[in-house]
Amino acid sequence: MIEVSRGGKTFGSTPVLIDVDLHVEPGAIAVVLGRSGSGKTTLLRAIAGFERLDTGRIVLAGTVVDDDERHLDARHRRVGYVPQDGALFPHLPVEANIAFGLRPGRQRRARVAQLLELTGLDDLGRRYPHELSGGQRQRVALARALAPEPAVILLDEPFSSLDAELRAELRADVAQLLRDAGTTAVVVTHDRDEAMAIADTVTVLANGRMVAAGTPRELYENPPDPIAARFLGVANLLPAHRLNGSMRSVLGPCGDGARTPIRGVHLLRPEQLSICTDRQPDAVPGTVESVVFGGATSTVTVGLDTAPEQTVTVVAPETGVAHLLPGSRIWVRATAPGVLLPSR
Ligand SMILES: Nc1ncnc2c1ncn2[C@@H]1O[C@H](COP(=O)(O)OP(=O)(O)OP(=O)(O)O)[C@@H](O)[C@H]1O
Repeated sequence: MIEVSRGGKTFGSTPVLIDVDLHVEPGAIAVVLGRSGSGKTTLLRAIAGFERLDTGRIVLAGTVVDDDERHLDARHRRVGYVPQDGALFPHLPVEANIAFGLRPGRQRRARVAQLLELTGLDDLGRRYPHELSGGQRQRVALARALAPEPAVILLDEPFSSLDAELRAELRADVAQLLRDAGTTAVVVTHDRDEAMAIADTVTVLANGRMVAAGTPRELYENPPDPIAARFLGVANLLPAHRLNGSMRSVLGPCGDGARTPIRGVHLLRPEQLSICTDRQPDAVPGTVESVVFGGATSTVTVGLDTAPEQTVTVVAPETGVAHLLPGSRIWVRATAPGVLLPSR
């Protein structure tokens, strides 16, 4: 449904998008994840038709909308765009905001009613934007973008202004809404939890370049390199070396040495490590540096004796680590093999 190939864009002398590829299947939710300034909004605006790429091509539903020769106007792309702040019309009530892109008539009223219901705003149609909460305003912005039944919807940091609880609630609702409507969506965010929660596929942008793409699980469990590994979650990255034909780090084996380069990095996620208070086979001694209480689990940072320059992060059930303090002597053990990544 959306195909961006080798997309490039420069503002002044600053390249903002460099050879970016994005492929989104019909009905899928694709998340573009990246830090502030990585080029996410520019990519979204190029797909919407508000920016023209300098190089590369964009195809929407089989039609070339942007390349060296063509640039289809935003109005003719059948794309709904929800900017970061929602951009509601302050002088229009909710109903009129939602109806904005629709032709007048009975069908318009029916469509507005349908969207109010779909977005859980049934009772708020006559309110003005300033009489709504942030979450309600985001729902209206989404309803307005969905109203003309666009083939594609683009959402720029849709939940960034909301508190943590509302954020989690609204993103689940929005993901469900998009799936029910069968709309293809691209959601831009800098929040990896958000990306993991709603994405069918994640594309990671860093400094205008695409550094990884895949399903959230693929990228979390098997990222292409250490940079991508850090983007998708906390990553323990330990130097790995070849020993007796296999690759290993201080925390255990991580790959077949015959088929890999001499140097590599062993990726272990925090939940793939456990803490024991007495010596166990394969466990490595260390000293607790910090314990951060997180409710059901706690996050423990440990300096390993064998690699003093390196700390590892362990997420453990709170009951198992409640007694630990900075300075406690413990052992760390890998409970899963993790993966071997190329070192950079
Ligand atoms: N119209 C413009 N003219 C000049 N520079 C621009 C323009 N639009 C964006 N930029 C620059 O391009 C870079 C990427 O901006 P962009 O808004 O795409 O990033 P982003 O990843 O969406 O960031 P954020 O998460 O902060 O919104 C930034 O350095 C920004 O200053």
